[in-house]
Amino acid sequence: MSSIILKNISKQYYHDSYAVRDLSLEIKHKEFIVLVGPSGCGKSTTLRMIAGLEEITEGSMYIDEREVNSVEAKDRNIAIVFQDYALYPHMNVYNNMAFGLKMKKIKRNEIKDKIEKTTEILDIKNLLYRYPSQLSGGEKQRVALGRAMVKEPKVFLLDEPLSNLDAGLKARMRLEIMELHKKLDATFIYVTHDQTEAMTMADRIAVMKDGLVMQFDTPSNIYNKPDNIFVAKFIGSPQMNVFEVYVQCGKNGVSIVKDGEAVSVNNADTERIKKYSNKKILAGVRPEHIKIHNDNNSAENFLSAKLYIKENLGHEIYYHFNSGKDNSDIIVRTIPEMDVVNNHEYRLWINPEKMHFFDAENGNRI
Ligand SMILES: Nc1ncnc2c1ncn2[C@@H]1O[C@H](COP(=O)(O)OP(=O)(O)OP(=O)(O)O)[C@@H](O)[C@H]1O
Repeated sequence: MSSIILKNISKQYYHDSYAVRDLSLEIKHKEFIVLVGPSGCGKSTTLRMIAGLEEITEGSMYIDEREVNSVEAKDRNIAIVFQDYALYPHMNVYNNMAFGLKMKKIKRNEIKDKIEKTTEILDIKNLLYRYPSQLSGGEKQRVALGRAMVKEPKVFLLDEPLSNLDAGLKARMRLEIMELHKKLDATFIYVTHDQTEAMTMADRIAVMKDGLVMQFDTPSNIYNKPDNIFVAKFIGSPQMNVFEVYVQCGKNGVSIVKDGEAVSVNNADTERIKKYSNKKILAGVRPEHIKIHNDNNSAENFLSAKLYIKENLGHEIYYHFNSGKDNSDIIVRTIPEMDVVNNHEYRLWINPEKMHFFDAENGNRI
């Protein structure tokens, strides 16, 4: 078993600032957890505290219900894979993988067996007698994973392990790490600032900002029910469109009004936004939940907007519109389906079931 509990963990490198603040996470045995967030938000610090490489300033950490605050890194049964692989340059692949086991005084034959089994899983048997300088980025990454695997740890910590690889290799290694997680009886905690990695690999994602966890949830809930405006905008590419709107409650139901144009609200959040009647809130809608129309007569749930640029990705197009007095940006993501011309006015249909609402003061989901 390898459950991990972080209870109100904080880390201060300096007295006047927090790298991590009051962080609490309960991670189950064999879960694949991704910590994601912008640069400097405290992801690596959190990982290093779990590994025992960084002292905890406040709070408690438990691995399998045992408090480990003062347990040394080498006694935690955790392996860490770093972004730069950290292979020993003067040792060949075999010795890189054997080094930690030799330190633990494991018998030669046993080391040989473990390395054989691991290199087979990772398909790197042919590389055993090469030195790190003779390996490609992807091969180095596999060796670094192998070096972690031979230790048979209960917990794998991976700190941006794919960030030095090109796009194609990244996609392949992503699948390999997911396969590896399926095969091994270990908990994985993976740090990245790449939301695609977070969304595709995680059982649960912790989105971080300024040392705080903004939401800890499944990829589906993070995308479809973001807890706050930060998570709403951080996850999703292109990012969610967010507008300042007024709430209008009348005989015909609830609407939000942007620059005089009303969009009726018809989803599970309708009741909750009623208490913001005549007040300003933030309304969010993902680019795939807006449709472009040529029809000028349509009134319900439409905003007027002028197209100013399109980005053609082949299988889909991102259309960038200006709308309203403040020329606010609206991005629409769609498959190529109609001829849409720059500098023309269009009507954009907002799917009333797919809108998100946030408090304008604190950014929390309403
Ligand atoms: N050894 C250190 N001494 C002092 N401050 C540190 C140290 N390591 C990290 N920090 C600070 O702590 C904060 C969190 O850093 P951390 O490396 O955990 O962020 P991160 O989310 O992993 O960033 P990145 O994605 O850029 O690697 C940052 O403000 C950073 O400058």
